[in-house]
Amino acid sequence: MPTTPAPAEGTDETRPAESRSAVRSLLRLWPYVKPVRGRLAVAAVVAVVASCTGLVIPLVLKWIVDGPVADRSTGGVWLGALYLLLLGVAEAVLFGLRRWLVARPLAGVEASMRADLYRHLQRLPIAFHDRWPSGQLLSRGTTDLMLLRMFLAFPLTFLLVNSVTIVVGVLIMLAQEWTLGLVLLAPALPVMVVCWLFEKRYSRVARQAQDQVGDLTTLVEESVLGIRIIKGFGRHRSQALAFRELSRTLRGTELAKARLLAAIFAAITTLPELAIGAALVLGTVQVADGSLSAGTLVAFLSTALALRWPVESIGFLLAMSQEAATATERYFEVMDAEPEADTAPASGAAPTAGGTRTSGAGAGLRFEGVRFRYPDAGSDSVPVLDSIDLHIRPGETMALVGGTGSGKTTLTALVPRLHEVTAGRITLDGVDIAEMPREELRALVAVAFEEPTLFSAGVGENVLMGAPDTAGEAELARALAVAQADFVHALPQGTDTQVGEQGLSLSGGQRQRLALARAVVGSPRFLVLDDPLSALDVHTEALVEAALRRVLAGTTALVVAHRPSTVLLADRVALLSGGRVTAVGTHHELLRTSAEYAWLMSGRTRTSEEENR
Ligand SMILES: Nc1ncnc2c1ncn2[C@@H]1O[C@H](COP(=O)(O)OP(=O)(O)OP(=O)(O)O)[C@@H](O)[C@H]1O
Repeated sequence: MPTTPAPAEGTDETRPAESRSAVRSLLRLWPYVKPVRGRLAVAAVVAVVASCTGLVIPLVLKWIVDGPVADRSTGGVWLGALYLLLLGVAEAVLFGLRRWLVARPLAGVEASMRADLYRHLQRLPIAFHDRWPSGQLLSRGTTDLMLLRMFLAFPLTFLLVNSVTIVVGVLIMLAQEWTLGLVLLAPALPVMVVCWLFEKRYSRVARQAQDQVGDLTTLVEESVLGIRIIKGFGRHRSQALAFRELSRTLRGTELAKARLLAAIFAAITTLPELAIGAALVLGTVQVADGSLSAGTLVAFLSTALALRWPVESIGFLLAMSQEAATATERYFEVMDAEPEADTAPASGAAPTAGGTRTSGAGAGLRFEGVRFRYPDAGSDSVPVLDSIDLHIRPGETMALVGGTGSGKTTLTALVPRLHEVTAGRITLDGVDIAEMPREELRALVAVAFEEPTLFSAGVGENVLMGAPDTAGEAELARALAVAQADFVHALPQGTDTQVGEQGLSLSGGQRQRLALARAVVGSPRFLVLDDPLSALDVHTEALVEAALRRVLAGTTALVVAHRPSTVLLADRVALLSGGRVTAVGTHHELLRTSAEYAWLMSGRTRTSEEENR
């Protein structure tokens, strides 16, 4: 009985090797924050002024109690009330101004970080994408960046604002009555210890939760993309079970976060409240003794109460900062991954797209002693490809035939440098592809894979991706004709019809023909096709082949083929067996000389005698 696919989980690489301090992590945001530092600084100053405006209110209260109230002056009380109202309005306006100052620049910071992440993801090697689950990348580009924007908008400013407010408030209280001030300061040390303990534990669960969100995103993405398989095999229950399991784990982590938050809230609220209670008792005794004025006690306690919010908020501000530090770590884990190394153009020797073809021994596509091992494989493992020496002459079409898993797809992926050769070299018209800038290489070489990938765009746009920006309707029509993709004209909006996510609204054969059209639309000098006709019926395949033969006349092509009909497109055939080229010749030559080739082309089951040969 088939088992449910295991939920895709982040690899070791997607987990932190060692966590650095939150401040060190957050400091990495500086290059993004630098352009908006002026606005952020002004906003912080505005917030400090707004917050300190609130601290003037207790002083006005003291003036009201010791002045107009003691003197029974109604007019004085009204004047005091007016001052309080003006202070309140000023505080509100200043906080509003702060918000307005930071909103636009921070949205810009988030957008530029997201753009950099996307650009970087495009430049990372295929080997990176093979290793990283897509959900982990998605969650870094969405949830983590949102956490960072929130951190820059609130905790970054308010940790500063609240610290200044607390210091100013404490100074005011010490100036009012220093003994009571010291009573209120007593919990400071235990609160700091609690915060330190909290930060260490919270950073661990915050990281766990964010990684689990990534795993969950991967599972959802896979389920949505694989919905046909899940339904087809009736696996929706087991898939739902896997989802529930992961979300239960995430729920557990979120609850652990909530418990930690509850503990720090309790400590941060209780300790200062106890101190305020003690100060109230002591202050009342002093007022009764006559050693303290009632107004001073009112001012003192109002200041203490005004400081409650700045102190209590420290808990969640620290939590948000910790989450932001984790988000920064996760963001830079991707950004620190080494992008594909480009290579400086070889001095004038590189051929250019559409340029004149050179002749001679080096011309065409040549593999020289090529060995390849996937980057994850150990250096002592057997290479997937070894000692590949193959010369495809200019204008020649070479079919690549081999058993399943023999390395055909891997070999084709080496030509546009989707993977780098481990040893040896590949040359195009005599120039080592490792010395060509990728952009130039990929303008020369067009590819179509067996599994055609289309994007959520119009049919025409999908095809024209394979051509220079100057290509238009004429090139599109020609490519569609070669690929026998005339079905496009019968679609509701013709070539403007949207193909939907991954082109799943089209049939497999239709997608393959569009991918083929994309490969030929730019009239590339070199064409690499990985079994591009496998999903076509024999009649359509014959039509495509007839058209392709005309196109391939001027193109140097390497075509992976499984069927004799596709092989007949080619001038010569190379047989790949166990990662090595074991025979090269025409179709008929190989049929005569190679038992393996004859067997592969026959479609028969191999006899044990042939098996042993
Ligand atoms: N990304 C990868 N990482 C590690 N090994 C891989 C990777 N892709 C393929 N392989 C391995 O490389 C070998 C060759 O695979 P490849 O896809 O090139 O074979 P193929 O000849 O194209 O097979 P098929 O005809 O079935 O498509 C296989 O053993 C496969 O398991």
